[in-house]
Amino acid sequence: MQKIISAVQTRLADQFTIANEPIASIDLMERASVAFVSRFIEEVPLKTTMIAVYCGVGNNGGDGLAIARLLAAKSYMNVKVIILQHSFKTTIDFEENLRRVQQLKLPVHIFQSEDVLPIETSEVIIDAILGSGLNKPLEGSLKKWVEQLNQQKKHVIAVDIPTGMFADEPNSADSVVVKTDLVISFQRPKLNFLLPESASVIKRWHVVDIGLDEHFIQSCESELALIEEKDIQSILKKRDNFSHKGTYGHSLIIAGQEETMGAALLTAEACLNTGSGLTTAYVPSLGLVALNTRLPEVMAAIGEVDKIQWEKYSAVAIGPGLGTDDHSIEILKSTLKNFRGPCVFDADALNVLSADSSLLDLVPEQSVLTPHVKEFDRLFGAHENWTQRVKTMQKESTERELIIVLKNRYTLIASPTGMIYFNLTGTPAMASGGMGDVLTGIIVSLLAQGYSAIQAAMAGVYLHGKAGNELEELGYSVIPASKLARRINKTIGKVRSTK
Ligand SMILES: NC(=O)C1=CN([C@@H]2O[C@H](COP(=O)(O)OP(=O)(O)OC[C@H]3O[C@@H](n4cnc5c(N)ncnc54)[C@H](O)[C@@H]3O)[C@@H](O)[C@H]2O)[C@H](O)CC1
Ligand SMILES: [K+]
Repeated sequence: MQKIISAVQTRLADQFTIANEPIASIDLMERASVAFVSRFIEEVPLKTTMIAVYCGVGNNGGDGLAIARLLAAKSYMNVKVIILQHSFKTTIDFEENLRRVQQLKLPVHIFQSEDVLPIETSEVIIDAILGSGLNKPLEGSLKKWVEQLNQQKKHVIAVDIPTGMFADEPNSADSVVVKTDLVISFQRPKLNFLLPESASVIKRWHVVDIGLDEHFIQSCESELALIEEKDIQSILKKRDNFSHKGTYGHSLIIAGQEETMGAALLTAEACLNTGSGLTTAYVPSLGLVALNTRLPEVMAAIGEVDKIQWEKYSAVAIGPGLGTDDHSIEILKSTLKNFRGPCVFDADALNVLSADSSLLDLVPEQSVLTPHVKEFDRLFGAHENWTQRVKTMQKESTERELIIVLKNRYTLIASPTGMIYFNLTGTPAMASGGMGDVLTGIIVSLLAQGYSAIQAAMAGVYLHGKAGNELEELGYSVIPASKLARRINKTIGKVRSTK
């Protein structure tokens, strides 16, 4: 688990590293710049590329100057430096790197406030104007310069963070930020990279290790963390030699209607392939043929709700394609009343819960809720931005003792402990119908196998995304959910075997 830290904590980690490694501040800047350049070279391998490094006068600008010098040393032939003198308060390391650049005789152009920038002729712009030191939205000449850069539609690569973007506070929709193709960021992704509002200014981001003290970072107080593969490896158990189907639980999937039987099939297929010992699907009788034909391993439960033998099941998933009619409400109420084991609430189950908050209050502690953003807002009210949603998740999850999985490009998982975990696996190629049903199937399967609710949510989300990454690598530009439901089996095997 990697802690996500704030801009303030990053500065402290910076100071701690300088004092305790020990390393001179200018050498830490050099190390950061070397790390940036090694990733930059992969992005822009052609040494004849015309590159303009736009620098501010703080340490982000200092990085920019060091990067310009390092690129020249790597035989990039057309590197020039533009300094935007937005202030006369320069940092010591900026000054030192300016001196080093001037010794090299790289072209350096300095612009003062009120100066008009000429049209940029370089193909690539490195944005080192402002970094994590941003203390207010851009205004005045800085704002004007950045607007002008944005109009030129160049290939823009930012150092650490796009100029004008706050790392961890909400950025107002009308603030001006450098629009980037890639951000090469130091040590940790910033919180805002992980929230969807960043999409308008960041196409891709990549983190490079600059050797800040990891022990210090991990000891920072933060309720935000990134899930790593090793966390999932430590959760996943081996299947024992003398184990049998009874060892791995019995999942019940309550899903599907006449027109949405596919949702039930996808959930059941994913559940089966994630290793539930037995899987039963409670579906409408008209779905029987489809179920038996497609998934012979899955059993069916049909008929009256009050005939369900709840005690047979180790875990229940309810909601995919279920509808919100009276019958669905009845099944949901019956589940809340009768089932005592772990439960996943998804899709229409969440819609029914949103419509009746007294039902939401009955959801047992340690249940897993898997809303997408619209379902989340229906459940917990409208939100103006994702920062607010993160706060709401934290509050609802701790107060209700629930695990809330807010599905997104970087899915967030709120634990009743107050922690929010971000998952980085997955790909936009997974943005297709039925993907959520598959996730529900994976999570219920893990619950049935005896994993705790938070373990099942974290492992489920991670493995779901990882299966998507693997399929994308195999050439799928869009991934059908059924493909992923079958792939998950292999993904689990691989993650477990690299223990
Ligand atoms: N974190 C690390 O370990 C390392 C970080 N490096 C780089 O340093 C920057 C942060 O540098 P800092 O000097 O603190 O701030 P900036 O360069 O981002 O900003 C400079 C300066 O500008 C002023 N300012 C802030 N906001 C505005 C504004 N809206 N308008 C005008 N002026 C503004 C303010 O005074 C700032 O102090 C980090 O991102 C990394 O790139 C190191 O090089 C390596 C170690
Ligand atoms: K920057």
